[in-house]
Amino acid sequence: MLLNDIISGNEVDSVYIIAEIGQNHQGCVETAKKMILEAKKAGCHCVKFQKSDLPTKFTRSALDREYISDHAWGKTYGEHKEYLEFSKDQYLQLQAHCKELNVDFTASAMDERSLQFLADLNVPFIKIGSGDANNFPLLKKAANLNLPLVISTGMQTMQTVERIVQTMRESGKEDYALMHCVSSYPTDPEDCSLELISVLRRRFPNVAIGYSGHELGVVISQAAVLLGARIVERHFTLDKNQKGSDHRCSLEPQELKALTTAITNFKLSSVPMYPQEIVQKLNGGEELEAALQHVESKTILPCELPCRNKLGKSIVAARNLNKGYRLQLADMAIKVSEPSGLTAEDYVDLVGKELADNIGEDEPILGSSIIN
Ligand SMILES: CC(=O)N[C@H](C=O)[C@@H](O)[C@H](O)[C@H](O)COP(=O)(O)O
Ligand SMILES: C=C(OP(=O)(O)O)C(=O)O
Repeated sequence: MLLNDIISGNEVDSVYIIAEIGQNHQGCVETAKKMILEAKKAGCHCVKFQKSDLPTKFTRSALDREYISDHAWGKTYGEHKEYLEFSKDQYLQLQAHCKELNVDFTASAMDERSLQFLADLNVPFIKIGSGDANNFPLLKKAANLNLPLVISTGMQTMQTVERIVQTMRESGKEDYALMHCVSSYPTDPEDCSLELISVLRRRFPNVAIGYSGHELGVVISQAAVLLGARIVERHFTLDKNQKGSDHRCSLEPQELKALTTAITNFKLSSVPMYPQEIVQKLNGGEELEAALQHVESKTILPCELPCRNKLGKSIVAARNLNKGYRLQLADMAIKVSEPSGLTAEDYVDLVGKELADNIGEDEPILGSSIIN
């Protein structure tokens, strides 16, 4: 099945399933190849990786900070990320492997250079992860490529989602999907806020809606499909007990197989089920009921703050800037910064603002850096 059929609405009763290998390959191409094979055997349509150009995605100080964690692959966060990043040659090997196995191959573009890297590889679609859902310059560049987009919405408010849709509309982009997502690893059932899938479907009836889940188990993702999600993405691992931040909330091969089989056996229609019907159909207990409880609106949840603090993007100086200078777009870059600065979505609003202090290249622009 093609993602395009889902996005264009030609396949309202099918679901496109993405195995997010992400960085669960432990920096090893052979492991990644094995994971691709297992994901294919489990019935997935696509395997996904994460592509970053480290100095473009992170500031120098974010890369140089010590990474003290049981999941660290290096002493600094930069060394850790470098260890997990694949080269172009490795990407080409993985792409060829996917072609042989007839499974789609793509990655999330975590910065502008990675976006171009993936476009040059001619992937079938580009994923924009939650960390970049408010990175409007990246979204605009992505919308101007001739490739479908899948945009996750974790760590964002409804207002930001509205702005994403407006940005796509202004760019004349129609072939894109929005993923409901909560960026907490693992996400507790009561934070899964599945009702937001229905909210997004009603608010944006012409946009395909999917679910990128980080909860434990497979029932909540099945419920997401019964609520109308037509793309499902789950982290995938060969063994949940391995070192690495994402393994615990990932699905092992037999769980992924159980999820794809259950989804394939659903008789789906364009009319989604009610939460109570879903609980009955899936024999769900308290956890499923918690995931389906009423949600007032899409907000940044407290459980998402650790991820937002670690991987949310800030506005930083693209070059050394002097006190008294008035900011132009080219003076600013959007990166993961340590410490963080003004949030990525303030980017355009800062044009013309006067600086209260000197700011060095790669340093964050703060509220206090600006004279109002
Ligand atoms: C928001 C976002 O990018 N989240 C990604 C996708 O879900 C994650 O896979 C992170 O890359 C991962 O959790 C980071 O872990 P560490 O910091 O140990 O490399
Ligand atoms: C961060 C990502 O995904 P999500 O926001 O859907 O978890 C990603 O795909 O890299």
